[in-house]
Amino acid sequence: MRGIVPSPLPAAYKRNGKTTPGLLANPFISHFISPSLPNIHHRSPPAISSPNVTNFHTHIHSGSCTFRLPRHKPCQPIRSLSSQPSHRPDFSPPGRPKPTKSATQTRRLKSTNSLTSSLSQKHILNTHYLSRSTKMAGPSDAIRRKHKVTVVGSGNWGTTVAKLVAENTKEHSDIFEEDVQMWVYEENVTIPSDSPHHAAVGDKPQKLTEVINTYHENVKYLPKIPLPSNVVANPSLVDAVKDSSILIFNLPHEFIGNVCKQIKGHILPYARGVSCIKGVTVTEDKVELICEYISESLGIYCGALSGANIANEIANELWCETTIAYNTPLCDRRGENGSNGANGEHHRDARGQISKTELTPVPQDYPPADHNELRKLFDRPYFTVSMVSDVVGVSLAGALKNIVALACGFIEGHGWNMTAKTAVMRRGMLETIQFCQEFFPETIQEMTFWESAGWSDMIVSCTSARNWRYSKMAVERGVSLYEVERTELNGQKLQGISTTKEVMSFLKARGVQDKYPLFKAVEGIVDGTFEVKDIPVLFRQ
Ligand SMILES: NC(=O)C1=CN([C@@H]2O[C@H](COP(=O)(O)OP(=O)(O)OC[C@H]3O[C@@H](n4cnc5c(N)ncnc54)[C@H](O)[C@@H]3O)[C@@H](O)[C@H]2O)C=CC1
Ligand SMILES: O=C(CO)COP(=O)(O)O
Repeated sequence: MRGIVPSPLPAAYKRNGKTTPGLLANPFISHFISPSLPNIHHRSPPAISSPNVTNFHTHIHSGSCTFRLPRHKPCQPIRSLSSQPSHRPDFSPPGRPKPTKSATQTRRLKSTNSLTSSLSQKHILNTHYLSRSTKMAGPSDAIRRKHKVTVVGSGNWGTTVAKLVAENTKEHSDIFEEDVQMWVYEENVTIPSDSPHHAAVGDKPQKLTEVINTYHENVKYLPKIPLPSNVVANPSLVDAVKDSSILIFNLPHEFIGNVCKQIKGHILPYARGVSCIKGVTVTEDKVELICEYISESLGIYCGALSGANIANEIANELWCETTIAYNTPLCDRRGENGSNGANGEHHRDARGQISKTELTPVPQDYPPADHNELRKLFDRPYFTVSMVSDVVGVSLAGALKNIVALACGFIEGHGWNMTAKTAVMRRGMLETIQFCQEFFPETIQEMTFWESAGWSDMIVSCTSARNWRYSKMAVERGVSLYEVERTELNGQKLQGISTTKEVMSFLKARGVQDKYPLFKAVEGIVDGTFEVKDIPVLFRQ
């Protein structure tokens, strides 16, 4: 992975007091931020209830690109958020799958001819998987083992996910071992003076793992949130992942390379991964999804979890949605008699190619590792999981929105307001879709941008997440993002800075950076070579 060199910025950060030209003339963006947003339910094929978008145009032009979007149909009224059928073909509903219903779904997907032909083809490809998954049996009598779960990482989001997963392993102790290992990058911490645990040890530095295991609280990265006692903090990475069949990767993306090097050869060959990391890796001139990188470097299958998820809100059990993209490997799909469902076929990777990784199937004496089980592991009353199979869309929407969030922070710090921010969000989403179509055309599914991992995450990240908050602060104070990260974030990381650098170095290597004016502007602002006030000019070009 390429290193990221911190750079000074902020000549460009100064406010200039000018007003913004009206960039927001497009009904597309105003729909997304309008009060009709909660009416968008997108688990069945394109479903938007707002009447003014029923006959939504199918082409959007931006610079040199044309984006195709599906013509939407009005949706059915929602019965229950958690009981909605997914439009995703790889979804196995709770309990034994019902072949008749799935066959209907298959026909419906095949006949969705209002979508673009490439989209239809992808759906048809996936209906193949759907008909396969209809053959799956329920839990086999021969299941004797349970999945052991490890969360690799213990920052703000890592600890929150460990909490919700540990609540579920306790609730589903027939499927999962109750204890959840959480790897902690060990450090000495001082318990804050307003903490009820402070009196016991005073200001004496303590090992973070010991504090977590004694007081069941991550006082540094998730203070004031009680953790279930079955979250076990472990300072040894190798020991934490030992014998775990489900690995949840959740740490700032710049550390994933080193983590994979350390655990390679120390994990179960049939372990399965879920990456909650928002970022990409760039090696030479190749851009890789984090879950792709994990899969290839460890020789396992890894999916991706991403959504409009602010860790502190979820830790406080305030409701939200998330999206998990998991394309259950063929070798893990179980036949009627519990047999391996691969039938000699090879798993395809995130780019639709036959996977270079020779996967070892999850043994039959484990519960399956598929959509059903993953939903049981992650879904909570306050955390609604939507299962999909588009690993590319979920991963890249989660990574690239951090660049857009920086832009929104710059804009607001500069003194512009919501109208300018929504213009930037619209541009950012178009560049995100363009990036996916340009570099991952085989598998990207445009409907993914209607999931929590798509527009919802874009909106929340540009209005209340850390990348937005601290880029705004940097402009207001006239200091660099690195300075703000160092002084204000108490060890937490802003993923947008490194993602901008990585994505731009990849685009430049291919000579296509001018097709991504917003991403380019953000890089220029971070480097101090471009001014916030010039963003509208760049867009006009
Ligand atoms: N915090 C949030 O609200 C959300 C974060 N995410 C994503 O989750 C991922 C993880 O983020 P957070 O848990 O918030 O992390 P964080 O921003 O709290 O990062 C700090 C973590 O990095 C660890 N760390 C520091 N140096 C390290 C090293 N050399 N090697 C390994 N680890 C090291 C620290 O121990 C700590 O656990 C990121 O990709 C982020 O974009 C996704 C959704 C929500
Ligand atoms: O991903 C997030 C919201 O969905 C959190 O983003 P930040 O890292 O900017 O806080």
